[in-house]
Amino acid sequence: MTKRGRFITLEGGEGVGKSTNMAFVVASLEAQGIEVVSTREPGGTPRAEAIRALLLDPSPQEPLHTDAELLLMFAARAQHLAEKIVPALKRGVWVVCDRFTDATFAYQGGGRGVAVERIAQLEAFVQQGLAPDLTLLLDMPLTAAQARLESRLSSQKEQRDRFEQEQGGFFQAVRNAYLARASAEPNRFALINAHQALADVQADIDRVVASRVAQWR
Ligand SMILES: Nc1ncnc2c1ncn2[C@@H]1O[C@H](COP(=O)(O)OP(=O)(O)O)[C@@H](O)[C@H]1O
Ligand SMILES: Cc1cn([C@H]2C[C@H](O)[C@@H](COP(=O)(O)OP(=O)(O)O)O2)c(=O)[nH]c1=O
Repeated sequence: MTKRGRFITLEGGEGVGKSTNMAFVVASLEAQGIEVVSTREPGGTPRAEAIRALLLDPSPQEPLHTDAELLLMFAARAQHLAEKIVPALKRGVWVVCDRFTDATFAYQGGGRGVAVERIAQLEAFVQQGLAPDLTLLLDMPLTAAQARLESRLSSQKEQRDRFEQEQGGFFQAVRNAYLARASAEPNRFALINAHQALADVQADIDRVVASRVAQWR
């Protein structure tokens, strides 16, 4: 694939501020005259969003097998890549995505205990070498992120999804797996301290994105 646009992903645990800062990243790129597609995983296209609904459904009637969860994540990703991400990048449009395959390594790998090699095989099969150019990892202590999530859930009267119903040990393993990936690939990842006032988080994000944009242009 001849890729002309840039691919930026936002990652981190629940409640660290990914959705809030996605909007900020997209607005700041657009202000520089860059055409951007903003999207999310699992989901991003109608069929991939249907797979998302299966993945997040907390219905207690039938547990979702770990292998089925892993394959559904990659099924949604294959659809999303084919229908939205790859066509945009080929046109020269930049893609900003709320979570991508690092989330699979963190949640299915760290959280569920799936072997890294198995995830890496599916990554190679589905992505054919495509990877983000920059990944902003928003990181903060679990207790503080949980408090933010609680207030969002209660103010918007949302029900907890299947992942949000997991216990503390799961989220600690997710966080550790993300941090391990960031230290293994320091050029792609930017580690952002999300446990600051929003203005300070955004100043840090702005610095990272501005320096990458200058490097790429
Ligand atoms: N830096 C911050 N300081 C305080 N609250 C924040 C900050 N960033 C986000 N929030 C709030 O925390 C909650 C979770 O943020 P959200 O962007 O939905 O996180 P995520 O998408 O990572 O789950 C929201 O209510 C949001 O307004
Ligand atoms: C993309 C992806 C998401 N997930 C999980 C993480 C989230 O709990 C859930 C839905 O993602 P998301 O809506 O981004 O979560 P939130 O905004 O609550 O932080 O899907 C995986 O387990 N593996 C993956 O590959």
